[in-house]
Amino acid sequence: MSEDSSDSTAFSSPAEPEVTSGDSPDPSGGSPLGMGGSGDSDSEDSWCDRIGSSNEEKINVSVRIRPLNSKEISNNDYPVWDCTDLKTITCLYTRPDRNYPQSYVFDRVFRQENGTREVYEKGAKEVTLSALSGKNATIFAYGQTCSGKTYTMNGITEYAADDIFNYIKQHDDHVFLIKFSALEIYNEVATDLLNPGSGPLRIMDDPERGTVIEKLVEEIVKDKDHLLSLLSICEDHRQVGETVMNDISSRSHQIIRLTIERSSRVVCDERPGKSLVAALNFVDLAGSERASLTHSEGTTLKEGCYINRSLLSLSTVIRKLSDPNRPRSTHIPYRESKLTRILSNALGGNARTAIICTMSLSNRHFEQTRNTLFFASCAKEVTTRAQVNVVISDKDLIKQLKKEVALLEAQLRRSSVSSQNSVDSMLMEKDLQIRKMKDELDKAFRQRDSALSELDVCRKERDEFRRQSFGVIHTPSPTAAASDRHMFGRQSYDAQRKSSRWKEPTANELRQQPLEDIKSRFAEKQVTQASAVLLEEIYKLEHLQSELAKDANRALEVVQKEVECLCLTQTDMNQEAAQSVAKLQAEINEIYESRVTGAKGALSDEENRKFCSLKEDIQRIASEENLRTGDAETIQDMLQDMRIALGELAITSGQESSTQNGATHTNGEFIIDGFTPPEAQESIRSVYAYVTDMKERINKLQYQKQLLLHRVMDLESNGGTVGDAETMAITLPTSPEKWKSEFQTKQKQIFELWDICYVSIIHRSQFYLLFRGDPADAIYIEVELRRLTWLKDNQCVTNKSPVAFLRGEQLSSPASSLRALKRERESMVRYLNTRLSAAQREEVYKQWGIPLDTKQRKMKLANMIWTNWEDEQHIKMSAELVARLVTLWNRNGPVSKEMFQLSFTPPTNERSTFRLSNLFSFRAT
Ligand SMILES: Nc1ncnc2c1ncn2[C@@H]1O[C@H](COP(=O)(O)OP(=O)(O)OP(=O)(O)O)[C@@H](O)[C@H]1O
Repeated sequence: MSEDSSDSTAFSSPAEPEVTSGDSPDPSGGSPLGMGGSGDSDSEDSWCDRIGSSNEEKINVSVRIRPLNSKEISNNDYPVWDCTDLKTITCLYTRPDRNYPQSYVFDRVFRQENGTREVYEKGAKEVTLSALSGKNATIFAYGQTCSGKTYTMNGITEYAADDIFNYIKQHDDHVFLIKFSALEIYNEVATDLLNPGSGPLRIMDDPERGTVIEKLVEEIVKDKDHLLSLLSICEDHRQVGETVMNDISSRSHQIIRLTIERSSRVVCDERPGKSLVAALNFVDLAGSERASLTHSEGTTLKEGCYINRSLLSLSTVIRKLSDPNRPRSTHIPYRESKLTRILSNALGGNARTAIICTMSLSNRHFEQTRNTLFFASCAKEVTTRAQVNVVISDKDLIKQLKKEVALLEAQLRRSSVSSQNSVDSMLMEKDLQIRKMKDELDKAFRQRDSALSELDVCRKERDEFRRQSFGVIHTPSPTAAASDRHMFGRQSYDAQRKSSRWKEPTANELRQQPLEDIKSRFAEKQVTQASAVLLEEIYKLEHLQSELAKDANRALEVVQKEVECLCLTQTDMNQEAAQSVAKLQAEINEIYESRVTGAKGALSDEENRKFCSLKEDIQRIASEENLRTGDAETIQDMLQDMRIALGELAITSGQESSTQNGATHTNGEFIIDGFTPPEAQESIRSVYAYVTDMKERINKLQYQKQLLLHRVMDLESNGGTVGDAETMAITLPTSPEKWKSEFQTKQKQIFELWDICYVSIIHRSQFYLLFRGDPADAIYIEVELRRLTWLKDNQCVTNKSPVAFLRGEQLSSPASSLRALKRERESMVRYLNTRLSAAQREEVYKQWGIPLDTKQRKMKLANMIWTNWEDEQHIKMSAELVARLVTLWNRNGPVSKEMFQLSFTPPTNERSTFRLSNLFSFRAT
């Protein structure tokens, strides 16, 4: 006998495999050489597939009947059991015990005539050879003494050895390692049968390996003969004794263990270095015995007691395990005996188990046999779960770990290389971006510097120009000085620049600002060459305009001085008006009296109504408040109207009104009629003609300037190409027919835009009445259209011109424009009251379809003006009414075009002290 050099190898009950994985059922259903017939056909793939699989199954229990031996025959024993079929054994007693069944059914019942080979083949082979595919397997024999356990197990072990070595021979693609160990439990002491001198073996529990027998010798089995020799050694060492029932009675429980390791010669990439390992146990139990039958005493009795006690433990374990209703937590008393402790795995754990119960038919052993059958019945219900045990040897484990480490290192290298590459490429990309941004930034800086230097040059030129052109600041006349808004464009522009609202940034300040900010300052942003040229043109025009305005103002000053000397002051005018009122009142009364008492008889209703109306009006005008605070000019207007009406009444009465002696109201110069001394009239007329001419020229210049400014803005908004400027240029009509339709279209557009932009209704009326479609008006129409379009597009709903925007003036909001429009309508209400007689108002109400009994009809009328831009008739009525109310035209018709000022701001409601100043003042836009 050779001993394994390592005594650390333990005889263990492999409760758990050293390394296992998975628990799926074994698809083969059992041993590769099992009765299922699948064993020989297992391939490498199926072998690998079964790794880690498990199969829950009941213990295979069969019963082997021993024939009556010579003693039993001689004793006239008779059979009390009968094997009714291959699986059933029946008690032949007619009075069966109520506590025991009459028949027992097992996996297989072997008759007396069945040989051990058959018992092995049918009852143990499948389980036995499971060990070759990595599943623990246990075959043990249970029965009373002298029932044939040793006889059966010896045969089974040998047959198993045959099959195992045959299998190994057939599977030379695998390497098998078989280790042999054996122990016996005698009187509850475990002894190594290969090394019985080693003393009692210690049974230990290992959390990983299960029950371990310390220092148990394991012998590597070289071949079958070696195995048989080892078995022989164990037999020699086993405790036996002669009993009354058995000449060679086994007095101990013997456990022969073959540990089979299997590994593939073919390296499986997925599972390199893995092996299957299983323990195959052949257990020959000592037989239960009844002292009364065995007549044992002394040592034999003691042995019998130990045997019975350990078998009782085994029975208890089996009985508990077989209880189908037992809770999972039920305690299984494996530790009550060394036998159950060592066999714990085989009795309900990771193993396939086959029990062969041996029995005699003799009536003499009926009770013992019945107990055996009862035990067998319980064992039949016990379930085990065998797993394929996979282990990795230390060598293979190291090899595999090394391989994995190499793999991981390679991955790490690859990932670090790739990440380094990606970092490098990212850095390169970023570098590229930074370089690109730097270039762009440099370019932007260069552009900015170039623009700033251009701007500086422009500024210098402009300042030089300004110094040369406006070195002497125009001192406005007392009248003109009363209203700063009447200053000329350049002066106004300069004044605004000096104001706190708008401060021109210095070049240094501009350098501090972001480019976008600079760009947003339209007035200050870098302009294109074309824009610069156009702006220069504008400056020149402004200069010319300024010169002309100077001339006009000088003329104005002359006439003003003259008028100041000759004309009445406001107080005088009011006094004069009061006198006129009194005079007219007396005249009305006089005419009325003469009409009432005259030859023509009673007044008609119409005449009476007119007289009453005149009286009411004159009384209203004559009221102290009116004369004190009212506008003398308006009063004079009204008085003139009344004189006309009175004249008509006087004519009808045959009288001649004293008011009809002057032709002032028909000479078309209402402005110098009535209150202007005759000696001043001629001078005023000549000055007026001169000023009118000046204004006309200035207005033309203003329009040219407007056009240029629009072109500048178009250039800026369209990228500033000359081509754009040309495209945006205003083309004058080529033919009258073409212009007619063009005019109508553009006029409609202007009407709509006026409405959208809340443009002053006075401006609308002026424009409408002045520009009626003359081809020469094309420039005015175009400018108005562009101005309004610009306002709309820039959402600057304002009456201010784009020029104001260019100068950085605060633009009014739509809300403020709407408020201004509302104020204008309110002023129309006042004008309706003061500038139209009651009769004229009635006439207007009728014209506008407003019933005379309508409350607040003046306000209603004012609110109707210029509200329907699509209705030509409505537009015409609106314009004429506004013109009438604000005296946009004289007695002969609308004011001339030169009187129209394109200020685009509604006229103020303030009345100057002298009307001529209003007439001559004009503002540059
Ligand atoms: N099936 C059988 N056919 C013929 N002889 C048998 C059979 N079974 C057992 N015997 C014989 O019966 C005797 C007792 O057998 P064996 O020793 O195997 O019984 P045992 O159950 O092991 O007894 P013990 O428990 O006392 O060891 C032996 O002489 C044996 O040859």
